Amino acid sequence: MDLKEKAIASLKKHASGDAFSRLPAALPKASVLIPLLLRHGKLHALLTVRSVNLKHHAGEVCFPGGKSESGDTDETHTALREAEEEIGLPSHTVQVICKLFPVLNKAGLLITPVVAFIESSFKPRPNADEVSEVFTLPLEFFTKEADHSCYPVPSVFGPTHSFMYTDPRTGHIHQIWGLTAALAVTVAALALGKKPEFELGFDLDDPASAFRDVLNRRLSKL
Ligand SMILES: Nc1ncnc2c1ncn2[C@@H]1O[C@H](COP(=O)(O)O)[C@@H](OP(=O)(O)O)[C@H]1O
Ligand SMILES: CC(=O)SCCNC(=O)CCNC(=O)[C@H](O)C(C)(C)COP(=O)(O)O
Ligand SMILES: [Mg+2]
Repeated sequence: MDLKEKAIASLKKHASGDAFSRLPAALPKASVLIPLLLRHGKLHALLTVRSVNLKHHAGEVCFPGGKSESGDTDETHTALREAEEEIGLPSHTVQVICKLFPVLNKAGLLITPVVAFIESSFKPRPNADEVSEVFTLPLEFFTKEADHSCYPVPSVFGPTHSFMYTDPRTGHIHQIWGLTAALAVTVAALALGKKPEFELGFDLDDPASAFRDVLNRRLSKL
């Protein structure tokens, strides 16, 4: 099997399917698209830098995505619609692999990660109202200790991972932390089938186990 096929097979083992598609409407929902691509024979991931003018998470690095809207048919639709709006990614060129287990953030939003392959030749057209920069980096970066640190305060997603990535193309240094880093380390470990050099803080065979308890507690309060 080649690199891409291996990654797809391994990610699909953790597909959440439609298990969370019929949760109460009272629970606000969002999706993120985790776009993977092949470049120079290696798996890469695409990330965005949020506009400094946004109300939430201004200037932070995150995956394309956003809140669910009433016209969205499911979580994947939300992720693809948002990616098209934010970086001009045409939905019909995207190969969706699977949805992963949804995570609850501090604000109570249920965020579904949707993993997909995009074309290596994709040229982002960032919507300046929401996105100030788009960059890609080797997925392997999220398994290495060199530019990684862990905040002493854990988040609802487990340990708070933080990475400093220097983009060789622009020289810009990007901090990737919190929810975005948690998703990136999870997808990197699963797609590459490789344990990170640092302590992950959760079981790679069952990455969702920690999130499941948090979600069940929240659901029991609705
Ligand atoms: N053209 C625009 N200019 C400024 N803000 C915009 C915008 N389009 C969307 N937004 C805001 O950007 C945030 C992210 O949107 P989305 O969920 O579609 O990704 C939302 O704000 P809030 O985070 O304050 O709700 C949304 O209101
Ligand atoms: C909660 C944290 O971990 S903050 C630390 C670093 N920042 C991040 O990881 C960004 C997390 N936020 C997001 O991905 C988005 O805001 C999201 C929750 C998907 C909602 O999308 P939107 O703001 O509407 O487009
Ligand atoms: Mg958004």
